[in-house]
Amino acid sequence: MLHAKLASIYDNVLHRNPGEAEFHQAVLEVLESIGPVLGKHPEYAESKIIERICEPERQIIFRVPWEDDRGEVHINRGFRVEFNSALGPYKGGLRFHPSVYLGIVKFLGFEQIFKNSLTGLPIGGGKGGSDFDPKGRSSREVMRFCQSFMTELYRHIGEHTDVPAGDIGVGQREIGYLFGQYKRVTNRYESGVITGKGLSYGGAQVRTEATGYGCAFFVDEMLRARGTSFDGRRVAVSGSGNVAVYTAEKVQQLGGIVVACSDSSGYVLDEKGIDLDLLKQIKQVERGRLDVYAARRGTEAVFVPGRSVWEVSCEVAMPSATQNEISAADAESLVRSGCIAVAEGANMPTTPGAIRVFQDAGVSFGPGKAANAGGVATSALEMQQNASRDSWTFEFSEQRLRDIMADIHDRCLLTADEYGMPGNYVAGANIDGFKRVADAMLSLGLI
Ligand SMILES: NC(=O)C1=CN([C@@H]2O[C@H](COP(=O)(O)OP(=O)(O)OC[C@H]3O[C@@H](n4cnc5c(N)ncnc54)[C@H](O)[C@@H]3O)[C@@H](O)[C@H]2O)C=CC1
Ligand SMILES: O=C(O)CCC(=O)C(=O)O
Repeated sequence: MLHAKLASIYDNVLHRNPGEAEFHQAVLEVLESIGPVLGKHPEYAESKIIERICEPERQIIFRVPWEDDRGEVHINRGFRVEFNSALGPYKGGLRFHPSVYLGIVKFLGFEQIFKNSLTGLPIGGGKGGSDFDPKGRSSREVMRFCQSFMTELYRHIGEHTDVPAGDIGVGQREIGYLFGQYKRVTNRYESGVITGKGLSYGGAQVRTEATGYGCAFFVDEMLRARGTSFDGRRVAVSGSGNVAVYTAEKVQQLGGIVVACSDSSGYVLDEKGIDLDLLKQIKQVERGRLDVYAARRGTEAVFVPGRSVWEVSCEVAMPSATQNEISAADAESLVRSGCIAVAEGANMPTTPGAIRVFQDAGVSFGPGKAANAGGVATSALEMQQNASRDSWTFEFSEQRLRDIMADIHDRCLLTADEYGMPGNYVAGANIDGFKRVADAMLSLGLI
């Protein structure tokens, strides 16, 4: 039930942003948490902080023309939503996927404001991308697309303005092409303009692994808070991209057994634990599908086409693919199978109904803006290293990540306690993330 003032703000968001279902969902989740904050802080309502936070500072939409290997011309649409810069330059990834439209970019940019705030680092919130589908495209086609995309985007970004990174469909290969084109059109070697770079040209140790490792560290803390650990526990991960692979790697290092992962064609069940070298070879080197994993692994693994990985019984579920991938029915089945912890490696993978099922069943539920904040936090560390022309070791960077994740975990719990909702990580993350941004906005005047 929304506080009356928040209900009217939400109605206005629906009215002003028609047809953007994912953005509406992300806004509602935050508004549902922050009611108690308004009672303690009337100054936020007086200055219309919430109305301002729900309105992006700037939205850029542009044409991206490019030519495929056969000489055919294609036109895609590019987006960058610069949502909030109260805490620092806009910061957030670029997503290349055919489902991308303004509502997806706005939901991701909105989430990013609070996530980035939770890291405690000086980064505002933004997100971008395109409806370009990289699947089946050659590297030369991807390069031409990235060059065309950056030929427009470059005028809107900068190390003190807006700093993109990767997301679905944008990994180190794409970041290289994007940075190369930025450097070419601006004639500036401005390393801090984009993060997720390769180590040979200004990238940071652990950025590739950071979102997945960070999510595993977050679950480690959630399990510790329940008086238990990963040791010997069955874990299911969705996806098999950047976040999923490094989630699985760190979970296995922490003693869990990752028995399943997926892609958009189905899932693999491997009771002995996913063979990460084989998975990386197929997904990162060959860019192939998961059925190849089962075929090469032999009798140890089965590939289940066209089904959801959430039918696999597990004690820990780590959704790491895409938004709204866990339905309420999936959540009920996970709870029946003995699931005690869920952490969102992906952004908003759990539907509102599924979150209620988990919370009602006493499952520890870590929302994405807390659990997957390790990626953007390590991007902010990459910016620090670029600014000081320094590079840190893997061990030091991983320890920084671990400390940041433990701190986010503890602040979520402390804030949830303070506002009378013990154990509610969703409320803790939303309130803590919101308050830091709101306080900065109050200090900066009416901007
Ligand atoms: N890369 C990063 O640093 C961060 C990523 N995230 C989020 O993590 C999620 C995954 O991103 P990445 O691993 O970077 O992308 P990726 O492109 O490396 O991997 C995406 C994976 O999700 C799967 N997938 C995509 N759509 C799907 C669908 N409709 N059904 C089933 N599987 C599907 C793909 O097959 C692939 O395995 C996204 O929600 C992203 O926003 C969150 C924080 C940081
Ligand atoms: O590293 C970054 O700047 C962005 C990561 C991201 O897109 C996310 O946290 O969803």
